Amino acid sequence: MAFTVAIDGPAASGKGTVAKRVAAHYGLGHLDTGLLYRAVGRRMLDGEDPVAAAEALKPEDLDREGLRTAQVGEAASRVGAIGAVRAALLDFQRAFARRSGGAVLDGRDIGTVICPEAEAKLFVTASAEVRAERRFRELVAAGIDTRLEAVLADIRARDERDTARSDAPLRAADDAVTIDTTRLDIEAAVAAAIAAVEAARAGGRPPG
Ligand SMILES: Nc1ncnc2c1ncn2[C@@H]1O[C@H](COP(=O)(O)OP(=O)(O)O)[C@@H](O)[C@H]1O
Ligand SMILES: Nc1ccn([C@@H]2O[C@H](COP(=O)(O)OP(=O)(O)O)[C@@H](O)[C@H]2O)c(=O)n1
Repeated sequence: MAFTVAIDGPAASGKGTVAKRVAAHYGLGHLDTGLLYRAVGRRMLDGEDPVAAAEALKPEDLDREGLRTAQVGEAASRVGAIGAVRAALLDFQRAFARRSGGAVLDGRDIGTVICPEAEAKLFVTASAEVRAERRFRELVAAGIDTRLEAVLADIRARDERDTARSDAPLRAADDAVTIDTTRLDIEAAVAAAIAAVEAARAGGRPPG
């Protein structure tokens, strides 16, 4: 049966890892919506107007190298606060969510704005310190020279901008299940996510 799983949460909480594993478990497609904002942020850093860049965004832009850096993450957070950018990215995300067979999307506003009708909604979070350590290790493993304090400051700045913006702020949907991964390893977080999806499907409305 086709169903949509909406996964939101702050930076480096593990939502992408959980989303990928949930999608693989159910054989669903997965869209990391942060990549859309990162691709637009990248174009803004190249001097393009962010609204025009969002309107012209093509799927292959998501494969561009260098989208995972802190600089591009910061730019993504800035363009994500522009309502016209969010509006331009809406149709692509909704079309993906409606794919036959179902889909898993992760981001900041999936359960609240993009897919308010999703059958299952998760809010994946963790303390800022633990998130910074995870992101720091990830960046170092990717060969990026950085400091833990800088990564923590970046995460705090993005959390603040993402929760304070007026358009589609980061927050858990009222009907989302929160999974705090501060003390969960990846396997435990994925198991909690699948259990929450199973519970949502079992308690969901009958089709039709
Ligand atoms: N529960 C966890 N415990 C330890 N490390 C994790 C956990 N979840 C994710 N990670 C690691 O933390 C980093 C950020 O995870 P990611 O899924 O990309 O976060 P997000 O999509 O929320 O930014 C990755 O290197 C990932 O392997
Ligand atoms: N659905 C989404 C996804 C990302 N974003 C923005 O894009 C930035 C980068 O998102 P991301 O998910 O790639 O970031 P990480 O959580 O991987 O660090 C976020 O800080 C948000 O400002 C958004 O506004 N809405």
